[in-house]
Amino acid sequence: MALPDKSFPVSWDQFHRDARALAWRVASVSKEWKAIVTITRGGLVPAAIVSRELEIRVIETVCVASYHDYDTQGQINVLKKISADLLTDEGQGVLIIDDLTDTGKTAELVRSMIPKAHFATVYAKPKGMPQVDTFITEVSQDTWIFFPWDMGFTYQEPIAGAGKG
Ligand SMILES: O=P(O)(O)OC[C@H]1O[C@H](OP(=O)(O)OP(=O)(O)O)[C@H](O)[C@@H]1O
Repeated sequence: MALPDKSFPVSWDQFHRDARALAWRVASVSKEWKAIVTITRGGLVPAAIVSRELEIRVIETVCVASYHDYDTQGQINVLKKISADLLTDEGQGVLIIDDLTDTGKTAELVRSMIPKAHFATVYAKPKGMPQVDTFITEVSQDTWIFFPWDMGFTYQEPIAGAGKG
Protein backbone atom coordinates (compact mmCIF):
# COMPACT_ATOMS: atom_id res chain seq x y z
CA MET A 1 0.00 0.00 0.00
CA ALA A 2 1.38 3.44 -0.95
CA LEU A 3 1.80 5.77 2.03
CA PRO A 4 1.96 9.58 1.92
CA ASP A 5 5.15 11.43 2.81
CA LYS A 6 3.69 13.14 5.83
CA SER A 7 3.11 11.10 8.92
CA PHE A 8 1.37 11.92 12.19
CA PRO A 9 2.32 9.35 14.83
CA VAL A 10 0.02 9.36 17.85
CA SER A 11 1.13 7.92 21.21
CA TRP A 12 -1.26 6.31 23.70
CA ASP A 13 -0.91 9.37 25.95
CA GLN A 14 -1.72 11.72 23.12
CA PHE A 15 -4.68 9.64 22.01
CA HIS A 16 -6.06 9.45 25.55
CA ARG A 17 -5.74 13.22 25.88
CA ASP A 18 -7.44 13.84 22.51
CA ALA A 19 -10.26 11.36 23.18
CA ARG A 20 -10.85 12.98 26.58
CA ALA A 21 -10.99 16.37 24.83
CA LEU A 22 -13.65 14.88 22.56
CA ALA A 23 -15.61 13.82 25.66
CA TRP A 24 -15.47 17.39 27.01
CA ARG A 25 -16.62 18.75 23.65
CA VAL A 26 -19.63 16.42 23.24
CA ALA A 27 -20.56 16.93 26.91
CA SER A 28 -21.04 20.59 26.03
CA VAL A 29 -23.44 19.56 23.24
CA SER A 30 -25.67 17.41 25.48
CA LYS A 31 -25.68 15.99 29.01
CA GLU A 32 -28.11 13.23 28.11
CA TRP A 33 -26.65 10.94 25.50
CA LYS A 34 -28.80 7.81 25.30
CA ALA A 35 -26.09 5.57 23.87
CA ILE A 36 -22.84 5.43 21.93
CA VAL A 37 -22.65 3.74 18.56
CA THR A 38 -19.01 3.04 17.78
CA ILE A 39 -17.72 2.29 14.30
CA THR A 40 -15.39 -0.70 14.40
CA ARG A 41 -12.70 -1.10 14.69
CA GLY A 42 -11.02 2.30 15.06
CA GLY A 43 -13.89 3.75 17.07
CA LEU A 44 -13.62 1.17 19.85
CA VAL A 45 -10.79 2.85 21.77
CA PRO A 46 -12.18 6.42 21.76
CA ALA A 47 -15.64 5.02 22.55
CA ALA A 48 -14.23 3.33 25.67
CA ILE A 49 -12.69 6.61 26.81
CA VAL A 50 -15.76 8.76 26.04
CA SER A 51 -18.15 6.25 27.65
CA ARG A 52 -16.03 6.27 30.81
CA GLU A 53 -15.89 10.06 30.99
CA LEU A 54 -19.59 10.64 30.30
CA GLU A 55 -20.86 7.53 32.13
CA ILE A 56 -22.66 6.26 29.07
CA ARG A 57 -23.32 2.57 29.61
CA VAL A 58 -25.22 1.58 26.47
CA ILE A 59 -22.61 0.88 23.81
CA GLU A 60 -23.50 -0.43 20.35
CA THR A 61 -21.31 -1.25 17.38
CA VAL A 62 -21.73 -0.81 13.67
CA CYS A 63 -19.17 -3.09 12.04
CA VAL A 64 -17.73 -2.09 8.69
CA ALA A 65 -14.81 -3.33 6.62
CA SER A 66 -13.40 -1.11 3.94
CA TYR A 67 -10.55 -1.42 1.50
CA HIS A 68 -8.74 1.82 0.87
CA ASP A 69 -5.46 3.47 0.00
CA TYR A 70 -4.35 6.56 1.90
CA ASP A 71 -6.27 8.99 -0.30
CA THR A 72 -9.12 6.92 -1.69
CA GLN A 73 -11.89 4.97 -0.06
CA GLY A 74 -12.97 1.75 -1.76
CA GLN A 75 -15.99 -0.41 -1.18
CA ILE A 76 -17.39 -0.51 2.35
CA ASN A 77 -19.03 -3.71 3.57
CA VAL A 78 -21.44 -3.56 6.49
CA LEU A 79 -20.80 -6.66 8.59
CA LYS A 80 -23.19 -5.74 11.42
CA LYS A 81 -25.95 -3.12 11.48
CA ILE A 82 -27.11 -0.88 14.33
CA SER A 83 -29.69 -2.41 16.69
CA ALA A 84 -33.27 -1.33 15.91
CA ASP A 85 -33.66 -0.12 19.54
CA LEU A 86 -31.39 2.83 18.77
CA LEU A 87 -33.01 3.77 15.48
CA THR A 88 -36.22 5.14 16.97
CA ASP A 89 -36.60 8.85 16.26
CA GLU A 90 -33.82 8.45 13.66
CA GLY A 91 -31.20 8.19 16.40
CA GLN A 92 -31.90 11.46 18.17
CA GLY A 93 -29.74 11.57 21.32
CA VAL A 94 -27.32 8.91 20.11
CA LEU A 95 -23.59 9.64 19.86
CA ILE A 96 -21.58 8.04 17.05
CA ILE A 97 -17.85 7.74 17.77
CA ASP A 98 -14.98 6.99 15.40
CA ASP A 99 -11.25 7.64 15.56
CA LEU A 100 -11.04 9.38 12.20
CA THR A 101 -12.97 10.69 9.24
CA ASP A 102 -10.77 10.65 6.15
CA THR A 103 -12.64 10.69 2.83
CA GLY A 104 -15.92 10.88 4.76
CA LYS A 105 -17.39 7.78 3.05
CA THR A 106 -17.71 5.73 6.23
CA ALA A 107 -19.35 8.63 8.04
CA GLU A 108 -21.71 9.24 5.11
CA LEU A 109 -22.79 5.59 5.12
CA VAL A 110 -23.33 5.43 8.90
CA ARG A 111 -25.17 8.76 8.87
CA SER A 112 -27.59 7.37 6.30
CA MET A 113 -28.44 4.60 8.80
CA ILE A 114 -29.03 6.94 11.78
CA PRO A 115 -29.49 10.48 10.45
CA LYS A 116 -30.23 12.40 13.66
CA ALA A 117 -27.33 11.00 15.70
CA HIS A 118 -24.42 13.28 16.62
CA PHE A 119 -21.25 12.25 14.78
CA ALA A 120 -17.96 12.76 16.64
CA THR A 121 -14.41 11.80 15.68
CA VAL A 122 -11.07 12.47 17.32
CA TYR A 123 -9.32 13.39 14.07
CA ALA A 124 -10.68 14.73 10.80
CA LYS A 125 -9.24 15.33 7.36
CA PRO A 126 -10.75 18.06 5.18
CA LYS A 127 -12.69 15.77 2.82
CA GLY A 128 -14.44 14.11 5.74
CA MET A 129 -15.16 17.21 7.81
CA PRO A 130 -18.58 18.02 6.31
CA GLN A 131 -19.79 14.61 7.50
CA VAL A 132 -18.98 15.11 11.20
CA ASP A 133 -20.56 17.34 13.85
CA THR A 134 -17.61 17.41 16.27
CA PHE A 135 -13.91 16.60 16.01
CA ILE A 136 -10.79 17.58 17.95
CA THR A 137 -7.81 17.79 15.61
CA GLU A 138 -7.61 18.52 11.89
CA VAL A 139 -5.01 16.57 9.94
CA SER A 140 -4.16 17.39 6.32
CA GLN A 141 -5.49 15.07 3.63
CA ASP A 142 -1.99 13.98 2.57
CA THR A 143 -0.98 12.85 6.08
CA TRP A 144 -1.09 9.29 7.35
CA ILE A 145 -2.09 8.95 11.01
CA PHE A 146 -0.29 6.15 12.85
CA PHE A 147 -2.52 5.06 15.72
CA PRO A 148 -0.86 3.60 18.82
CA TRP A 149 -2.62 0.22 18.54
CA ASP A 150 -1.00 -0.29 15.11
CA MET A 151 2.52 0.50 16.31
CA GLY A 152 5.42 -1.25 18.02
CA PHE A 153 8.87 -0.22 19.17
CA THR A 154 11.43 -0.61 16.41
CA TYR A 155 14.99 0.58 15.84
CA GLN A 156 15.16 3.97 14.14
CA GLU A 157 18.00 4.66 11.71
CA PRO A 158 19.91 7.87 12.71
CA ILE A 159 18.83 10.78 10.55
CA ALA A 160 22.42 11.26 9.32
CA GLY A 161 22.59 7.64 8.16
CA ALA A 162 19.25 7.47 6.38
CA GLY A 163 19.60 6.12 2.86
CA LYS A 164 23.19 4.84 3.34
CA GLY A 165 23.75 1.19 2.52
O1 LIG B 1 -13.50 8.59 6.03
P1 LIG B 1 -13.11 7.28 5.46
O2 LIG B 1 -12.22 7.41 4.25
O3 LIG B 1 -14.29 6.38 5.17
O4 LIG B 1 -12.19 6.55 6.49
C1 LIG B 1 -12.45 6.54 7.87
C2 LIG B 1 -12.51 5.14 8.38
O5 LIG B 1 -11.25 4.51 8.14
C3 LIG B 1 -10.79 3.93 9.36
O6 LIG B 1 -11.22 2.63 9.47
P2 LIG B 1 -10.52 1.45 8.65
O7 LIG B 1 -11.18 1.32 7.31
O8 LIG B 1 -9.04 1.67 8.64
O9 LIG B 1 -10.91 0.16 9.42
P3 LIG B 1 -10.54 -0.30 10.90
O10 LIG B 1 -11.03 0.81 11.82
O11 LIG B 1 -11.29 -1.56 11.07
O12 LIG B 1 -9.06 -0.48 10.96
C4 LIG B 1 -11.41 4.78 10.45
O13 LIG B 1 -11.51 4.06 11.66
C5 LIG B 1 -12.74 5.16 9.87
O14 LIG B 1 -13.78 4.26 10.24
